[in-house]
Amino acid sequence: MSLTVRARMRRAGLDMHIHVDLPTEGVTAVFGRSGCGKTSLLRIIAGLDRVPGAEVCFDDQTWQGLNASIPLEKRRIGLVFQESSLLPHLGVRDNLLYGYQRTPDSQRRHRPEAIIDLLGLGTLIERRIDQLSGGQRQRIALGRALLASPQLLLLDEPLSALDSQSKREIMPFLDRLSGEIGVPIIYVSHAAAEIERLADHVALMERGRIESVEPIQQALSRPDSPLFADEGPASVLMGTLQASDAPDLQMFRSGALTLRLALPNPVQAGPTTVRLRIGARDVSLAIEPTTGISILNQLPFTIEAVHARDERRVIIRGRLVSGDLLLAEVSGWSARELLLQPGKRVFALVKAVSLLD
Ligand SMILES: Nc1ncnc2c1ncn2[C@@H]1O[C@H](COP(=O)(O)OP(=O)(O)OP(=O)(O)O)[C@@H](O)[C@H]1O
Repeated sequence: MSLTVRARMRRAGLDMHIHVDLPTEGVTAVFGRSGCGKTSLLRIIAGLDRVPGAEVCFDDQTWQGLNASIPLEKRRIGLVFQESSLLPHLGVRDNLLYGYQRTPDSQRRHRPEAIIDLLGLGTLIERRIDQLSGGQRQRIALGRALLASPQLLLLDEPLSALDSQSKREIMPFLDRLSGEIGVPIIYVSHAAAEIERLADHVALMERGRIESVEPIQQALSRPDSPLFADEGPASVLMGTLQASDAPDLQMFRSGALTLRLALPNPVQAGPTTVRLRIGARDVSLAIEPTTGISILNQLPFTIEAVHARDERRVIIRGRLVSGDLLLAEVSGWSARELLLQPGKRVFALVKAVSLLD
């Protein structure tokens, strides 16, 4: 399954040249600097902008071809923008049901109660639109889009107008969307934190072109990734949480890899996949396992690449026993002194992790 887009167009100061196959499983984030053409790409996919000669194919359906184009409503796309326009004269319930009631029975995939539950909207259902916070509005907008039973959801910076508290509140709901609803999502954002948390694949966009489409872990394995511009290089591991013998520790497992976590707030253990973020600055390297040290995790680590970040700092990419990639940031001096080079087996000392929840 994929979403193929081919389009060429000139806009003020931008030469858009798109030729891409985007995955249609899970969340595909489109990441790039302001003005690189992300919204323009979504509008082409949705059919809101008609570009002569463009092609848009979703699985076996041609949405736009050389001779034909089908309109937005027939594409069955759910759209949620930065500030979604709910209908102000309707209450929350009627806004939610707006698309549902216009969807033929045979195409309805979700029950309103299930979506209300999924997005935690139960207590808001009797409210007027002007009685909602920004985060609540975005949840209603997501619910309304889902209840129209889309085959593809396009989210254009849905969190960017929200404060950080509202972002934190809405994130778990977004996380559940693709997993529980099974609808593929194209997620435009220039916030690396959202992408680390939500994306399965990342499409990097630059100056009107898609430069790469990769699984999230691969996108994070390049030390010079544009995703790292704000927070510095980091790795994301995916695994499950388990209880440990020590009451104040939890175990994170990914294949043959186990990490001990001292989380500020314990999270329920279980089979649900969680994401663990490890900043490269929080990883040191040692030639041998070290005793008498407070660090909880010393992980066997095979160096794959060494990348000079600047004159003094070096990013080392290595592979863990689980096959996961991990980045470590060390001084250039240490890299020389310890002869850190591809193929060498060392130990990654992980000083801090955060659970992306
Ligand atoms: N309707 C339009 N007519 C002409 N030019 C436009 C139009 N919409 C956008 N542009 C221009 O096209 C370029 C790409 O805009 P677009 O909104 O797609 O970028 P973006 O990556 O989504 O940016 P941002 O992250 O700031 O939302 C910009 O230079 C913009 O000024």
